[in-house]
Amino acid sequence: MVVGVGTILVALIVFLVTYLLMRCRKPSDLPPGPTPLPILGNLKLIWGKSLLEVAATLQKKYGDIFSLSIGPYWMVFINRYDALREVFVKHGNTFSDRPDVWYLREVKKKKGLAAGYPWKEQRAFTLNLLRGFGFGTRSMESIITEECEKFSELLTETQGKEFAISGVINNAVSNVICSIVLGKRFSYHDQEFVKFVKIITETVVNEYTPKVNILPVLLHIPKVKRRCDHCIEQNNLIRAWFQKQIDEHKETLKEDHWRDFIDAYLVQIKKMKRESDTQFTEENLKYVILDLFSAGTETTSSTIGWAVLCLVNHPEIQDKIRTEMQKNVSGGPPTLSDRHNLPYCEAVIHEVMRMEPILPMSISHTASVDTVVNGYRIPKGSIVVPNLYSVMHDEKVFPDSHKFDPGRFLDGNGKFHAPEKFLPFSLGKRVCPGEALARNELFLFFTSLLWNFKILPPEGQSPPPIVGKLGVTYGPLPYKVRFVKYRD
Ligand code: HEM
Repeated sequence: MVVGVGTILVALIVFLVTYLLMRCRKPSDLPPGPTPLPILGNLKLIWGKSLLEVAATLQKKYGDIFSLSIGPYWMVFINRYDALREVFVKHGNTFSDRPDVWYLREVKKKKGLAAGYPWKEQRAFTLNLLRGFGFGTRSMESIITEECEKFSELLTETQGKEFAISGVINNAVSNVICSIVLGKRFSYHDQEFVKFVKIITETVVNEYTPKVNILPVLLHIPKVKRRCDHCIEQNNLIRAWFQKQIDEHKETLKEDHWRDFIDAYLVQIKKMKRESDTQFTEENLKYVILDLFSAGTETTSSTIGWAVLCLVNHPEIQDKIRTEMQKNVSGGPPTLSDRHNLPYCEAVIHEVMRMEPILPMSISHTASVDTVVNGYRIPKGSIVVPNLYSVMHDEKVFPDSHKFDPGRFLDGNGKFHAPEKFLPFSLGKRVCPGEALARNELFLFFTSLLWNFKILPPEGQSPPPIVGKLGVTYGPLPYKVRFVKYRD
């Protein structure tokens, strides 16, 4: 029997229409959410809008777990503390992997810590090693303190003139990771280093990454394709730079005396050489280091950027912090051992992280199998979004949540306390492995800045507005302030 072209066409059209109708008919057991349109799904709801606002509106309407159909994916948003705990702690085994999206597949090649599929062993090794290096201990403190001093010297050179700090904070924070990973820091005037930090930052905040991740079809637009190809090339450049550092380390490596993260990893590669399925390879080392730089630079430096912006808008809070330091710290700028004597400082740092969480939608997870949570099925392969912003702005936990009020982190006796439902570093098996380092950096940079300088708006101007932009991270828009020497 000969089947005519017309019949094939009709069959194709019927198939396509059925597929589109099925696609827009959401299975009834999925978490609730707005009805998807054929082809577009729920794209129109989020395109060009503030995802934070859209998520807040949908959460009010559909509850703490809701779903959207975006491109080829179901996106499931998990809001507020109880739902986050249920998904990422109680069902932690099935919700700890990362989704199969463009950036992790094409740029990160599914290697390293954040993107890697055999992530558990890389993560366990890294955490152990960094703890051993002194995550949160004195030797780590001396690395950060040295960087704070260099940073203060740089700010002193500005002689109280208006200054955009975002680039230099990135360099300072990145230098802390350099000391841990490469065993050395770089001058802020070293052009190769400055270029390297710039590339890392640009790669992290590439505006198209989140869009292409959920809508790979955008790669057919030449401008988007060019930008994404550029992102891949930049990553190749960074890895080539890492290879140079690794080769230098190999020449001087002493197996019983490792100097930094690279040394320790190289020794582990040797140890594991005989295991046929070892993931400890030089290739993976480059991706792990890249993760430490990209996850450990922009996050911490933008949080410091937010802190400076909040403080220039609240001179009365700056005064209160200085009064507290004057009363409780002697000698030089505070050290980590002064922390418990500076509850107000701690409260301000926490309020900055709560008001302006740098990863408000955390990093997406996926469901490794179909899993039922609170009576809803979350399908295997869906993009699961931990909405940390909904936790930090939960009116039941943080009343009047859009008001900057450090007092909410102090008890009746003026002692610092952070509620369990405060989650800037997320929770569960993928909780930020750099939390201890980040907390120490924030405390030391923050107190050193306020110990040495008054932060003022540009001469004759009002303070810059507290506004940010959400890309992969949520950082403040570029702004200028003056750092006027407070003491010599
Ligand atoms: C204020 C600073 C920081 C904040 C708010 C922050 C927050 C986060 C969050 C929310 C995640 C996602 C967790 C999840 O997937 O559930 C994450 C992941 C990660 N962070 Fe941080 N982070 C900060 C600083 C750092 C630093 C300094 C380092 C580095 C050494 C670091 C290394 C990482 C890595 C490697 C991951 C991926 C972990 C994985 O996939 O298993 N972070 N961070």
